[in-house]
Amino acid sequence: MSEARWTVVMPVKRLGAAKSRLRGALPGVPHEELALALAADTLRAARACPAVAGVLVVTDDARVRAAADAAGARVVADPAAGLNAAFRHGAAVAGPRAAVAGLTADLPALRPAELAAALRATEGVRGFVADAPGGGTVLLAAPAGVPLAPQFGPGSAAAHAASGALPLAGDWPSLRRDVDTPADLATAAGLGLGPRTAALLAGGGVRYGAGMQGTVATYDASTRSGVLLLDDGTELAFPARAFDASGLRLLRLGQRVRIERDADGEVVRVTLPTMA
Ligand SMILES: Nc1nc2c(ncn2[C@@H]2O[C@H](COP(=O)(O)OP(=O)(O)OP(=O)(O)O)[C@@H](O)[C@H]2O)c(=O)[nH]1
Ligand SMILES: C=C(OP(=O)(O)O)C(=O)O
Repeated sequence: MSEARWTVVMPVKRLGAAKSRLRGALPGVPHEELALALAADTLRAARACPAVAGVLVVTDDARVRAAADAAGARVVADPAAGLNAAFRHGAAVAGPRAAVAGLTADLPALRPAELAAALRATEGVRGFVADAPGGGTVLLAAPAGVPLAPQFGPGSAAAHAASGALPLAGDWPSLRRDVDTPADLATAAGLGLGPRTAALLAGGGVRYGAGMQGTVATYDASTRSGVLLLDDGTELAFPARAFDASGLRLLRLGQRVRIERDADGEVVRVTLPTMA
């Protein structure tokens, strides 16, 4: 039997409402372009996965529909009753004979080989892959004849485990890297982004993360380096050259700063939010 036997169900929200925590992450890039790029790169990787027979995109967004058509995915309408209803609808359309893998559409670094490995690991049982922080879910897969029974939403990893799904323990960083915040986008960029998202980060001379802000957690004047605390609680070290590029003479603890990073997530410049 061919390995390509999974139907991936991928819900995508209307782009204007999707990925709200990322709004403004890339100055100069319309939010809908970023939301579309994340979904398009996830879709591309799923289509390229040798374990995947087809992708079913559940959406009401015209641009997502067009991108899915172009990528050779099937599109079905969103029942407009939330994420779990969208997954259930996709699974129902796939039919009782399909092995269904529900995948979130915010995995722009996804490597087809990692998705294939996770689907292999779930062989014969209903299983899920938690996101990198551990609380959320990026993939929920059920063999043919077993209901998907999605429980996505806050705390979904625990909910899926409690529902009897097997937590899959593989080392799949690109699969686990869902992008909810600007810091997630920087981490995904470090893993290597799909082409649509990478183009947005590189395009228009916009430096990745130019809109990101945080506060100074530590600063050592003798090395001109320190640690920044991002608004989502993540800590980020900055080297002397990022301080040197700021034009500032010193940084104070607790000072609010704007942070510019390159595509690898390295801090290249720290400035005051009021500076151009
Ligand atoms: N079709 C459909 N997709 C959804 C719905 N809610 C969430 N999604 C998709 O599910 C995936 C994971 O959801 P979240 O990470 O919460 O994304 P989000 O709701 O777009 O982002 P936030 O606004 O930042 O919470 C994303 O790819 C969304 O596009 C829904 O009601 N319908
Ligand atoms: C959608 C989910 O989480 P997040 O919004 O954190 O990606 C989830 O884990 O079900």
